[in-house]
Amino acid sequence: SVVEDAPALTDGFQLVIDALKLNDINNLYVVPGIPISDLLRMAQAEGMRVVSFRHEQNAGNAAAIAGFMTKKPGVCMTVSAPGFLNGLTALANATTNCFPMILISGSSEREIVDLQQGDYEEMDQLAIAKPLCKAAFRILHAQDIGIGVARAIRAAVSGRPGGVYLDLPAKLFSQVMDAAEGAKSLVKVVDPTPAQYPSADAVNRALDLLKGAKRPLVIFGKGAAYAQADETIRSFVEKSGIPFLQMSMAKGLLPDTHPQSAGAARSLVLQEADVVMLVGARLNWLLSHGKGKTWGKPGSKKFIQVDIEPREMDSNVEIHAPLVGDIASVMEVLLKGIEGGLTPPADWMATVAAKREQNVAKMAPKLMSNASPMNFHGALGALRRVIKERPDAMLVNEGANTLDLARGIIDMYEPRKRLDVGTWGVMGVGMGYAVAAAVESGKPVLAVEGDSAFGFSGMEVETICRYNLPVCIVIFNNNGIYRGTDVNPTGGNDPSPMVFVPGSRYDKMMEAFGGVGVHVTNPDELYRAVNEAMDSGRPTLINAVIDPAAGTESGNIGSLNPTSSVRKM
Ligand SMILES: Cc1ncc(Cn2c(C)c(CCOP(=O)(O)OP(=O)(O)O)sc2=O)c(N)n1
Ligand SMILES: [Mg+2]
Repeated sequence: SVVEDAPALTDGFQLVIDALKLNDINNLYVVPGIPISDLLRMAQAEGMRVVSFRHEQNAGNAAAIAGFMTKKPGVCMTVSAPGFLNGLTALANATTNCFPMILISGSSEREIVDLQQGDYEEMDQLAIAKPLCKAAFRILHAQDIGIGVARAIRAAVSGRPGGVYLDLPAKLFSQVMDAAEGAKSLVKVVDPTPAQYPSADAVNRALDLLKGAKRPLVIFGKGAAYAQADETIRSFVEKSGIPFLQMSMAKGLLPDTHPQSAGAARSLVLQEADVVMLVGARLNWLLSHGKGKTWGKPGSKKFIQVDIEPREMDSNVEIHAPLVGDIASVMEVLLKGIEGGLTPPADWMATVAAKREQNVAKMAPKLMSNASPMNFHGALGALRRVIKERPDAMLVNEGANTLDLARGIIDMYEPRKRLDVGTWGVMGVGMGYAVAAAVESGKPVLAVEGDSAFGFSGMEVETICRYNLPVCIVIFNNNGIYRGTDVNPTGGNDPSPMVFVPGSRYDKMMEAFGGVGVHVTNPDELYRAVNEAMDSGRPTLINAVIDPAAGTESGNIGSLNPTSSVRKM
């Protein structure tokens, strides 16, 4: 009959799904709506995991951290204009943090947008996205979907990873084409992240510096964690005997309790080291730009820097031995280069170890505090024990005091387990990261949240319940931003802009959606409640009451706050 002879057809909807699946992308982090609702239904019908959020920023953050965890681009899908704009913060944050992610947004028709004739959700999204991400593309024809998706994937993961925007006008989805032609138009991306070895000269330059060093130090950034070259990195550290620092999201690359860890002796090693090797760590504000009092006498350091991005070299200070290449390849060559001969002076190792032990001992009693309401140290001492006993759990962390103190107190034991605010120090990543951590790892997730930080993405507790994810949220409820003691200087009715409703019960929010809510006022209760949550795998929110006076303004970075010289606040 006529139907049997007609050539099989495909369409834009199907080609987008086929192109993603062909490239082993199976999870989508989304907020549905015009023009992508049917696309999402079809994707789910084709076996893709479609995780639907309450706000696009959280879907985007989930996609970004999925990229960091898997080295495949995390994919976020949104509707046009407002949905696209809500995804942009996550896209920009992914680019800043070098996480591979693709924001795919439906958009309005070119012919109407370009004449500014007032289309539904009219916006020139591609132009707006371009400055905020690593690459941006728009696809107008169904036969270009294969190459367009391939370009977005390669751009997201190749070289220094980052965020990519892919603009799909609504009419593209319903475009029909011959199915055989459509299949031929699809592209499976070949080798988007080839090994990039450094030159022999660069390796020798670096090895000479390391061999001549009296007080060497290695600093691992989250780029080193992202590389998934864990064994090579561990062998290099242990064969070289060099003390190491791990930036926040690199913690656990080697256990924080490793005998060569200098985490608890950070100030000493930054001051005293004479050769510093940066591996996937940028000399940005988090490392005081490599200069100033943090780094001891000016000019007292020689820097080696390992980075896939050549332009990172000399960004802040002179790099004496740049090593341009992918971290796995560079560390493989350096490991070979130190065979049979690189042991830093024993007195340097002893100095670092002594300082570390001294600081650990000084901190220990604070972590035993049983005060109620709790202070940060007592509460974090309980969570430190949980992670020590459950090293494979994922840890999400945001806030100010809640972030800064947790970073130093909760030791990590495995790579890519600590997911936090990263380079920007952005609030609001918590719930998106927690959802993706659970979806991508299948492991229990402990999200340690300041009460303000939680507020940016808190509606996703419904998402966590809807998918019944093993997420345990601990809210450090100190009734405010940094603490809960600020008052309105006028004595007027409005409270200070820095405080929240006193005695609030966030645990009731989780109960509202069928999750488990717990209210705790001391570290033992907190320890028990978290263990119960992790054993049950049930979505749980623990409202941990923290003394409102316990915090400090802006946690550890108060010095960044401008203050008035004419008016004391
Ligand atoms: C998107 C966004 N908005 C605002 C801020 C400013 N900010 C804000 C609002 C923080 C919240 C601190 O309060 P918290 O309750 O989360 O933590 P602590 O009370 O434990 O300090 S930390 C911080 O830098 C930010 N970093 N990111
Ligand atoms: Mg707070």
